[in-house]
Amino acid sequence: MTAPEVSTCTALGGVVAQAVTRRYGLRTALNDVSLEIGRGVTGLLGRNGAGKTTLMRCLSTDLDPSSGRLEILGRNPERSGERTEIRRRLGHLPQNPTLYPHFTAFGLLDYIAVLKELGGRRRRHDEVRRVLSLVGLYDRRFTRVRRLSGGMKQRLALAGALLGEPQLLLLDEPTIGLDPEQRIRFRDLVSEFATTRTVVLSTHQIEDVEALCNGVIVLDEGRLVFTGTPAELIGQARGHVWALPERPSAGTTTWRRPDGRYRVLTPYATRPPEGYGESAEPVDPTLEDGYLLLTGAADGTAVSGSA
Ligand SMILES: Nc1ncnc2c1ncn2[C@@H]1O[C@H](COP(=O)(O)OP(=O)(O)OP(=O)(O)O)[C@@H](O)[C@H]1O
Repeated sequence: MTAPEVSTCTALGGVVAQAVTRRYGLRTALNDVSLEIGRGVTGLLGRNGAGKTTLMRCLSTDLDPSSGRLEILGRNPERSGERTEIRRRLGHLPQNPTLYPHFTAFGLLDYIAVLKELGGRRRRHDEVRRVLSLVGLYDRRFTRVRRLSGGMKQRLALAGALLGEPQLLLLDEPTIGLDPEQRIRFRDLVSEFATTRTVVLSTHQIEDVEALCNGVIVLDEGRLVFTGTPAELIGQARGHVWALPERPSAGTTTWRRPDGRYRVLTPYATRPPEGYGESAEPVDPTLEDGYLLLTGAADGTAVSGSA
């Protein structure tokens, strides 16, 4: 992938990264990452330790890159005045949000709203009620945080990120602990939000990416290995997925299907594992297949990505 030009197009709500590297001591968590993220929902995928949270923290201006350049919402986060402007316009749901347990749900959000400088008391309270309703916690507004369930706490943290209608919303594993009903509600909320703004969604839940994202970024060991649409990522696995009558010695068996056939990913070529010929049935790939092939998780060998 060629490095995108830093341009004023990000003023509309996007992000540009140019050769961004971030080290923690000797460990390189992000390695020469160049990408462009525009309006809509972009899914950020990668194995544990791939660098997703590090990238999210750089985009939230919580962490400075060791080298390279970022442009966020048309501003340069290296300049303190512009960094403040970016912070005013972004909502960040971090991986492990801190929620003070003795606050009520309302009180905590009001506290965050004060820190976000969301106007006078009345406007602030209206905004707190709005986001509580959005995440389905309005009825729990006077419940203390410590008495909320894990999924409710996660929704409360999401409400905090939504305060003030940010132009850029960074969500690090937002659906952890949500029940199916709440996950659907989350998808509805984020997809509506993203019609006019930018959302970056870091997740291990590939179904959420399939359901929501118009763009996908895959990181592997700190490097960008894919950027494109979900359909393009699925396309990476076309011809690599087969159903076989028995478990083969080559390829990666994803699972034994209810019909007794083995669903197999073949990273090395778009043909069935040797010896199966006619008995191999081609299977339509999923986003997960594309992701597994790209990151080398299937048979330990990566196919070439489009990054
Ligand atoms: N504060 C830190 N100090 C030292 N090393 C760190 C720190 N934070 C992250 N790392 C290392 O940087 C690499 C990338 O970590 P990061 O948390 O960005 O990955 P991730 O893709 O978000 O992983 P996960 O899916 O497990 O949340 C890992 O090797 C991790 O051990």
